[in-house]
Amino acid sequence: MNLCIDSRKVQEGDMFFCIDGSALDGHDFAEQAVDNGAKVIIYEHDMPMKDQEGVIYIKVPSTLDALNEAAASLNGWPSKHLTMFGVTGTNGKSSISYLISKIYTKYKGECGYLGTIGGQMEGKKYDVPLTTPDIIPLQRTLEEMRRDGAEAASIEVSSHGLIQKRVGAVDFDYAIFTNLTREHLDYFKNMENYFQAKSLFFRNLKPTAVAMVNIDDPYGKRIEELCTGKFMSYAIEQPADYMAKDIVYSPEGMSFTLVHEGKEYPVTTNLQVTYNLYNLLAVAGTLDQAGLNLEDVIREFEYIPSIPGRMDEIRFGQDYRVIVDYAHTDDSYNKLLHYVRHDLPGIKRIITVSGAPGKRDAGNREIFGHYFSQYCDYSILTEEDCRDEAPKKVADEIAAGMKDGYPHEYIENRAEAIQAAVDMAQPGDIVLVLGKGAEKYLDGTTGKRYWEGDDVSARKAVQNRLEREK
Ligand SMILES: CC(=O)N[C@H]1[C@@H](OP(=O)(O)OP(=O)(O)OC[C@H]2O[C@@H](n3ccc(=O)[nH]c3=O)[C@H](O)[C@@H]2O)O[C@H](CO)[C@@H](O)[C@@H]1O[C@H](C)C(=O)N[C@@H](C)C(=O)N[C@H](CCC(=O)O)C(=O)O
Ligand SMILES: Nc1ncnc2c1ncn2[C@@H]1O[C@H](COP(=O)(O)OP(=O)(O)OP(=O)(O)O)[C@@H](O)[C@H]1O
Repeated sequence: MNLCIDSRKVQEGDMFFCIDGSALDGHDFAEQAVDNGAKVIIYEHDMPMKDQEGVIYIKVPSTLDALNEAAASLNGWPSKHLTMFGVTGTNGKSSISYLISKIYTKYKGECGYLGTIGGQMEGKKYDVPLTTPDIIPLQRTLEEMRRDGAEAASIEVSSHGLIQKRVGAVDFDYAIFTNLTREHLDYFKNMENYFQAKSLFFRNLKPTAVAMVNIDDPYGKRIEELCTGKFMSYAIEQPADYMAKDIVYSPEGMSFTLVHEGKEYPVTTNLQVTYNLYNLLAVAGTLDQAGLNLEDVIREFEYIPSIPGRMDEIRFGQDYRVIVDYAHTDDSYNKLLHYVRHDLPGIKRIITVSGAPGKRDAGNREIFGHYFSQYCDYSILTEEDCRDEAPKKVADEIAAGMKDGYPHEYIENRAEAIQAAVDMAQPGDIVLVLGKGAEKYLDGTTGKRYWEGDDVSARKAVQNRLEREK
């Protein structure tokens, strides 16, 4: 029997779960589900429809809990057979969960990854349209990975996923917290609601699960108070179970000393920006707890092939730098731009290309603008996922946050904007293309359309210029 939560997709013989959602109530569609062939209706509150013959109606205290139970059982509770890593927080989820899956696979056994970069495991792809998939596809995919040989899975746990109980039947062994800064306020309304959603992850851990928490983030400290698993910490600014000190930045990466249980481990990495140091501490601490050799893990940090769309540097031997990054929150803008201005040696001018998403939390636009004029030398504003807002209006709102006289321009077409930024770069300058990373679409006023990705577009722009200058 198939499980279904959308009456429009019900097929003959399905079990339909009525979910009271954020916009609509699935109970209102039970009748349509029956018309489409549903034979079992699982509901949690009374409905205006009459019972129909041949259909079984079951009332439960929570349809989401029942759905979790059913989807996990139907798939043989895959997470109980896998070592499960989950990463939550505003930024860093993909970077950390992706790295965990790669390093775990090398040293211990196949580890699948599920998240924004797309579900994958050693050459296989799994179709997951959301960062944290809905309950039914999540359980199905974990089981598929298990059948494909996975011993572990590393997944991103979004705040939407937590509040909508998408991971309600996932038996986590390791839970990582990165940070909590402004995002998704269109949905959560305020930071406290947003934190409460994230905290669900740590309130529901089994006692043997390990929580690896960034305690330099004030919300990390709050997690310690409510965590039901074994609380462990990582930090740079204070003592922690896994701590970094003596950080040295170079044009090509960073080095630091990792301190754990009084022992010091020298680390070098090609990853850039201080936030990646936090990400590496989280990966090292978690994999150490998972039984990998810490020295093996650290050795892997020395050269990390770029994580798609994250600090992806375009190198054709040109005398200026071009980096594409998926920064899309004020915190990541602030940390990235601060790093390039103050910590990255040898940079002359900073030129940025970016926009901001439409129909989401619009409050961050002025903040983006403020950071540009605080840290950079020139900004080109362009279309991003503007949805039903005009791209120019979004750009004007970013510009409103800039200091008076800060030089910037608006070029609507994203590829042209990237080309213009590359064309104006002089020796020693850096062009930062921010916001979309490797994503292959732009969500505009006419809906989603194909976009080659900032990474591909920036590569073409550099090649075009080199071609012209031959
Ligand atoms: C805003 C949001 O999070 N929506 C999620 C939510 O849907 P909802 O509660 O809004 O659903 P609803 O429209 O109110 O409908 C309620 C119920 O009625 C049913 N229905 C509705 C109409 C109908 O004709 N028949 C019918 O049966 C629906 O199928 C649903 O079961 O619950 C659904 C089932 O779990 C999710 O698929 C859906 O994710 C949508 C697709 C989505 O785009 N979510 C995004 C915002 C999201 O989750 N993003 C996170 C964030 C990532 C990050 O940090 O960047 C992610 O994990 O991807
Ligand atoms: N620990 C961190 N703190 C702040 N910013 C970070 C951190 N790690 C990465 N970033 C920034 O956030 C961007 C997105 O990183 P990443 O994809 O790992 O985060 P995420 O939490 O998975 O976000 P999403 O689910 O939206 O992809 C990066 O391109 C970088 O600019």
